[in-house]
Amino acid sequence: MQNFHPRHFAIVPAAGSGTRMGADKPKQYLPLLGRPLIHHALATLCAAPDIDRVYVVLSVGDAEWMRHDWSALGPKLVPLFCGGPSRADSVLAGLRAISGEAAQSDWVLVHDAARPCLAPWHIDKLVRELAHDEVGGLLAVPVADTLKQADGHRRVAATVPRDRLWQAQTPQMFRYVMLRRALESAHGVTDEASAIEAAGLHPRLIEGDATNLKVTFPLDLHLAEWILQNRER
Ligand SMILES: Nc1ccn([C@@H]2O[C@H](COP(=O)(O)OP(=O)(O)OP(=O)(O)O)[C@@H](O)[C@H]2O)c(=O)n1
Ligand SMILES: C[C@](O)(CO)[C@H](O)COP(=O)(O)O
Repeated sequence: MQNFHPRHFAIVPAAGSGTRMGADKPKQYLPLLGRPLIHHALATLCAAPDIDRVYVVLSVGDAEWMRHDWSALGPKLVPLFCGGPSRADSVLAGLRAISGEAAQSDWVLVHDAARPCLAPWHIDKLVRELAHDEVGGLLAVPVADTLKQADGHRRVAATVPRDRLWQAQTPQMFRYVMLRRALESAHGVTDEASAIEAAGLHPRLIEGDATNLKVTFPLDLHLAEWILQNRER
């Protein structure tokens, strides 16, 4: 029976170690405008009227989460201490953990904890534009720079034509059963869309914007701070 009112569940992978950040703690807990970095995306997702639950996937041994008070984010937020060795493992563990809650045709939006500048309009656009899509899709931005492919000596081997090249972001939004089956079958994928592609399907690209950056390196933290401080509300 078709589900005419599917629910929307957010899964936030937050079990990484932040190696490239080189900080003394996992980057999702680094301070950003007076709160842990992870707070910002969680607050946006919990405040989104379309989102029914926000599951944050933490590492099994995460001892930092309990040091913070998340009550202001409301009852939607559910921590899951089931992160895995890779981002895909963490997402799949989160999907498995919510199997009793999610119907097969419910939507799952996977969003990196490391993308703190997620805006309400990013979520609204993704949910609205994919509402009747057979596959699902992801926020992404068209590549703006000319891309060079390096040889083994860090010299230019080729210029990569950038027409039709996009940079993937998150949230990535797929139906629960499709995403779980795709991740259970895929190996070594970097994002949810790659698993869906490996299943022979073609996710839809929903144009986002550069403010939804992933905090990966130290400079990104300063960029994120500027974006959040200067964003039109
Ligand atoms: N085993 C993992 C690895 C990553 N992530 C999450 O996936 C998101 C994007 O990954 P990335 O930016 O690569 O974070 P890290 O893996 O922590 O960074 P690094 O690769 O520099 O170690 C982050 O929110 C991270 O916490 C996760 O839940 N489980
Ligand atoms: C999912 C993602 O954010 C899309 O760009 C990206 O693939 C995450 O990669 P990472 O190496 O786990 O940061």
